[in-house]
Amino acid sequence: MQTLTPHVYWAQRHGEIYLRVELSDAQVAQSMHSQGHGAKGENEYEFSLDFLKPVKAEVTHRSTQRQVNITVKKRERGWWDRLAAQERKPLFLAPDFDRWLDESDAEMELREKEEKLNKILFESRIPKDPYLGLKKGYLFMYNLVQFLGFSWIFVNMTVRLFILGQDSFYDTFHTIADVMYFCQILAVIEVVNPALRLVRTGVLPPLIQVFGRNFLLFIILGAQEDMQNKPVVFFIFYLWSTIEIFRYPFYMLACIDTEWKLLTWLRYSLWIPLYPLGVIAEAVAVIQSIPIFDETKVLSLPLPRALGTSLSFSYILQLYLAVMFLGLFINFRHLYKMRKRRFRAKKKKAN
Ligand SMILES: CCCCCCCCCCCCC/C=C/C(=O)SCCNC(=O)CCNC(=O)[C@H](O)C(C)(C)COP(=O)(O)OP(=O)(O)OC[C@H]1O[C@@H](n2cnc3c(N)ncnc32)[C@H](O)[C@@H]1OP(=O)(O)O
Repeated sequence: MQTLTPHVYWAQRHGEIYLRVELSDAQVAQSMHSQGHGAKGENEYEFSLDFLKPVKAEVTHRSTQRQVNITVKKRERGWWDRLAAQERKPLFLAPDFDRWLDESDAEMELREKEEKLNKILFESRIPKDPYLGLKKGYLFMYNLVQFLGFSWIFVNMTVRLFILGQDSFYDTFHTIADVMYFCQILAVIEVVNPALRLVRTGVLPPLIQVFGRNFLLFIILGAQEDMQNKPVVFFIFYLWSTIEIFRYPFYMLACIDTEWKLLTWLRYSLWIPLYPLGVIAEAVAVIQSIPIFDETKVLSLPLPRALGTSLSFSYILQLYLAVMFLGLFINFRHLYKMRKRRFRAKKKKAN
């Protein structure tokens, strides 16, 4: 049997060299002298390489049906300009394009590996929360109830709109208010959840949202019957429920560590037109209520005689109008950040 030289393919990382020898069914001798099926059939194959820089003595090799994979560790970490000490590349040697990386890609690969390792180490150090299942179960139930409530509102209003047309605008409050009261009282929980660290978000955005909606629902609409049959109520309730029928199922899926891409996109995109529209509709309701509060004196503050009879609630409403747009700005910025964080995280996963 004659001794031949096999084709050898190589690639490197900062700490090691990979050699792939194209030999099928090879039996490798300790000295890297092997017998197997190469390009010229069953033979003995041998190659020797004078490496550019020193390497460690231990060499690992693994034979598969089609090739022999050899890993050699560099004595010092670093990037080599070439593999062999001699400037002219040996004829049997070629780059292994399946594993080939240039220096910056190899660094990136290394960094990713380190990041993964750090993450695993970090996660293994965090003690597992014994109440995690209970918390997720509670959040799931909360979101389910809200989803059902807002779905009922949305479907009811849509059906009434189809059947009654514009007439349905005028009695929205009387048909929907009870369920809306229920959902919005329950929504106070959304301020409590981040305060108790049950969800990973701040307290201020849900506080602004719950306060803003409940102020409108219970005070402007609830305390003034004349406001209740205005068409603006229809638009406010419809805008609120449109966003919520996507937001709550998104949270429900998050509770069971599931994601539905379309739903995620809707949850983090629909607010862009809906939030400003919602605040505009609410501002219209506040403006419409000002003369009514002036006239009825409901919620007006009694004043000492010297200052006049009472301070109309409409002054508070005028102040509130300005605060509303500040609230819109804070929440719009918050939602923009959340959207960016969500889609950046997804992009990273995809890469
Ligand atoms: C001091 C008081 C000041 C008062 C001032 C008042 C001014 C009022 C003016 C404003 C009036 C606004 C009134 C409202 C109008 C409308 O609603 S118009 C209709 C359109 N509306 C919207 O589009 C807004 C809908 N609401 C929201 O989007 C949110 O409620 C929020 C208020 C913006 C808060 O969002 P946030 O929870 O912070 O972000 P998310 O990305 O959704 O969640 C962050 C992480 O938390 C997890 N999570 C949150 N809630 C839950 C939950 N219930 N269940 C399970 N998990 C939850 C979520 O999954 C995220 O986790 P990660 O994925 O791990 O990040």
